[in-house]
Amino acid sequence: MVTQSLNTKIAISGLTKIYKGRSGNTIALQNTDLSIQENEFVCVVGPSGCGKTTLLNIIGGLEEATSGSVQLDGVEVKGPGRERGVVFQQYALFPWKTVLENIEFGLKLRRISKKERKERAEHYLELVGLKDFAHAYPKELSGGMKQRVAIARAYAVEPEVLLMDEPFGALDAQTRAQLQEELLKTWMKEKKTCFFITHDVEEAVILAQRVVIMSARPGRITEIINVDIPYPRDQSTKLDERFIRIKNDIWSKVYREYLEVSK
Ligand SMILES: Nc1ncnc2c1ncn2[C@@H]1O[C@H](COP(=O)(O)OP(=O)(O)OP(=O)(O)O)[C@@H](O)[C@H]1O
Repeated sequence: MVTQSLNTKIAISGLTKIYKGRSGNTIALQNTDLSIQENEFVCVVGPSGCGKTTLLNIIGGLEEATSGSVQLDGVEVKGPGRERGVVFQQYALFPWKTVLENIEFGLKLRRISKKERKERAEHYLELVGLKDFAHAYPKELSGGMKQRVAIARAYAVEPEVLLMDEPFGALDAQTRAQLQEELLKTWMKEKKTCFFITHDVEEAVILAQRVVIMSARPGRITEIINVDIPYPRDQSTKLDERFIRIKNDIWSKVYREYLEVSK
């Protein structure tokens, strides 16, 4: 059981997910408990197949748990909702719509007026540094720019919680570093609750207040590490002794999980 404090945003309790297949059942998550605070930045790391995406999908209401529960502000999650925005590794932009139209689309679905749609889309485009590309089409943008559009689109619906599944996974190291800093700046301004999955331990430590380490057999949380490094953080933070110590500690624990999986 998780104890729910006053500012708990997401309370995950006894969450189990079993996928039934022809060749047997897969336990993707087993009896997982996790409590995420309002405005907190949590990163999740762990070997492939340990249940990270499954956990994110259940929080997002995109998948149902086999047992256990996820509560958002004390209310059971039963499906997707406008208070949660999701960003995936694949940007999934509409190729026939401009950048601005892509961002406005989700707002239109929410019946937001034309004037407000445009204002919000422009505001969030500016926030991710793409103000000058409002009328460009996705094919005219680099991978990093497309991912910025996807982030602006998620922000534009003004969710309270951002769920991000390896959003920078497909990008080169330099673009990735740049987007990490931009995301942090935006988070510090907007203070959303962020749940961010990554394979990159360094990325987890630069972003998160807490890093959740998961193990694959069966999918469960093995440890949660506090990243006791003050914000603002930028690329130079990666050279701090404390950063390196925390990163190495998490990496050795994650590596142990990788070894378990490959046995
Ligand atoms: N729709 C599905 N049907 C059957 N099994 C599934 C399904 N989705 C996920 N699984 C299985 O559940 C387990 C957890 O998968 P999940 O995608 O959550 O892991 P992950 O940690 O996100 O992996 P990765 O890091 O590779 O993205 C894996 O063994 C996977 O094969």
